[in-house]
Amino acid sequence: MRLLDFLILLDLIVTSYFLDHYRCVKDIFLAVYNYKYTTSHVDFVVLFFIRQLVILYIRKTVRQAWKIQKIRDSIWRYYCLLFICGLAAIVKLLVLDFFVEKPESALWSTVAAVFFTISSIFIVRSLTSDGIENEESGSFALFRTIFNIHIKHWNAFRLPYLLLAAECVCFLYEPILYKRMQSDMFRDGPHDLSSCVKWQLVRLVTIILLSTKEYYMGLAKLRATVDLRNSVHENILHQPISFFDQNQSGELSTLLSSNCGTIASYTPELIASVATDVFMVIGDGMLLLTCSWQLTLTILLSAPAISFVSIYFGNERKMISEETVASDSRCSGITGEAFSGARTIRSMAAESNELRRYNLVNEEYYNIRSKDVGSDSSHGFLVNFGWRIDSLLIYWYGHYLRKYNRLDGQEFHTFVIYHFRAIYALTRLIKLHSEGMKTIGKSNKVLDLLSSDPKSKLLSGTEKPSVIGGITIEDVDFAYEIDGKRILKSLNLSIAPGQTVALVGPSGHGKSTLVSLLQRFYSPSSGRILLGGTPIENIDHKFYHSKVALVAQEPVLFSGTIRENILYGYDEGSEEDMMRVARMANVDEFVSKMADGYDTDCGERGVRLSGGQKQRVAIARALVRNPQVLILDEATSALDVESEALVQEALSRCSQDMTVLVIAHRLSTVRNADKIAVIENGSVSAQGTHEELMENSEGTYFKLVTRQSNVIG
Ligand SMILES: Nc1ncnc2c1ncn2[C@@H]1O[C@H](COP(=O)(O)OP(=O)(O)OP(=O)(O)O)[C@@H](O)[C@H]1O
Repeated sequence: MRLLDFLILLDLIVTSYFLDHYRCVKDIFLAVYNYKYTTSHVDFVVLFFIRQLVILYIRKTVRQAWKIQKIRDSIWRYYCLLFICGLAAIVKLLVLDFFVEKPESALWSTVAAVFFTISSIFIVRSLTSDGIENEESGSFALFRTIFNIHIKHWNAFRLPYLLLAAECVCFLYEPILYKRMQSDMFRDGPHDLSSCVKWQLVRLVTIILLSTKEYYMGLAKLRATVDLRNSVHENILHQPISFFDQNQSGELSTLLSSNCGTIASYTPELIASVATDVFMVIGDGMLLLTCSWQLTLTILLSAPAISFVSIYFGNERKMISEETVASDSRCSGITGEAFSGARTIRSMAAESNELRRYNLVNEEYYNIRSKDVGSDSSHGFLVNFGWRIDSLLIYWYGHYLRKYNRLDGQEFHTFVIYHFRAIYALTRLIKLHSEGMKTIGKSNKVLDLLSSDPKSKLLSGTEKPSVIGGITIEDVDFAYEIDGKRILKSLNLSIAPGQTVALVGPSGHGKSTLVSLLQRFYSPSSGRILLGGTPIENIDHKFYHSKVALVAQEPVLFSGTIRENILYGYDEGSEEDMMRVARMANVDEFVSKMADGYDTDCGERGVRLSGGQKQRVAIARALVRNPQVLILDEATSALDVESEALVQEALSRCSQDMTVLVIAHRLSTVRNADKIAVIENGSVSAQGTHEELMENSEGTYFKLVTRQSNVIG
């Protein structure tokens, strides 16, 4: 607040200092008494009082907490009032220039009034912005992050920026040459052609620089986009699995395909635009000032209004842009789901259902985008309208200046030409804010992703224990982030090395969840899981997954050959390794009948293979790393009786030295397990061998076995 008092005092001193006509109070009273708008300086004092009253009023009002919101809601009124004060000072200067012979003091009074008006706007903003800063500093932080991303690609942008700098010099130089050429051409007597040639040569060089810059800038932007995509892709792949529970794959693909490009291109476009436009405005502004400083000032009458309009629309476009990204993602999510589930849709003749679902989100997309289109065209209209008013003022005022011989015809002509160039550059500069806010809206999610560091968490484990095999689960509690419902409750289980343990129990009671925890897809909310005595989160990520392999209920194969799928993620695997496990998992049995053998393409998600074939490839893929723990989550459920027998036989052959954890609904397949654990309501309700558990006729296991025997029988 001390700074604020200082500014008020400074405003008072400066305002009264420039009123050198009215040094004493008596003179001011006289001036008020004899007030005449065209000659009096008293208006500057009035403007001082208006801006200081606004500040004092807001300062007093914001002390009453309940009134702050009221002030914030009508803040634009105060901004407008202050803004009109600034404009009034400029108009006053132009009027005094017309009616008073030497208005030097008016010139300085105007400069002071404009300066203090702008300061007042910032003061009002800071007085009323408690609590709002977070959002604004959030936007600023995002701008900074976008800029930092750009800096990483500095090498690629060096050359285009160099060309840009040269182009800017031309922009500065060109109006000077134009002025020289013009005075040469309009002079009576012989004309010197050299100034005209120089002017055109500079224009030519500008065009060459511009095209070369565009080429190298385009390449650099592409490089930055591709690098950013790689980083975001890497970041997504390392996210915890709960992230994938909460984000649809289509949405994530949109982030990569569209938003990365927007972010990577924003800073270079901003720099290029600011540089060229600022230099153009400076170059043209200097020329305009030499033609007529009075007319140049009239540009300032519209520029602030247009800037206000742009700030308003910028904020609106940021919100719309965020909504657009969300809506776009919903569309991608639905199409992604529909395309990957095309078979299900066809089998249920649910095409119209899918169309309806998509139409709905697409319609929502239309509504959001139409707001954007509306906002864009209103913004464009208001900006152009502002400039047309400005042009009107220039012609009207220029006419008076000409009429009273205060402006040369040739100067007026030059002014009009360069005025167009200047407003073109100013319009682009003014639009930068709204474009920036739009980018921020689009970038939020990508930047959030980049600011997280999932990789270091995933790779935080470093241990590579020599003793593997046994698994101990101690008092494990777990809830999924998405709904926070406790799924596992104080679950305890120990599996000795080389043992085969089966998890059985009613559906939805947490068997697969436990497997997910063993796969480190999620971390327990409390409790520990140990592998050979080492907490699993301390074990090196790659090492852990080479020792603990999973064959899931619905295995996912990737597009590529069968060979590539078996050796997936195991770069050091050889042809022998591949053949060994292919034989173990009975993959060889069907591949040998295929024309392309192991080079047969599996198709996207393995669609070209049967369920049983896919399952056997998945088993081979799990075995290729020689794991010591094998987790089979309903691994043979999709197989026909013959394949199941083949796979079961293969599994029992290769799992002899392994610890095996198997989830099976068909209880007949786990009869011979060393231990059967019954999972009920998220904990182990009973455990033992088949025979031991069957002794308790009231137990869940007994009931499950009896029910299944009845169904089969
Ligand atoms: N990714 C997830 N996000 C939120 N909740 C989940 C998720 N996966 C499973 N659940 C919930 O956790 C509970 C246990 O599911 P889980 O798949 O572990 O049961 P299960 O015993 O393996 O069942 P089934 O034998 O039918 O496969 C269920 O209520 C399920 O709705």
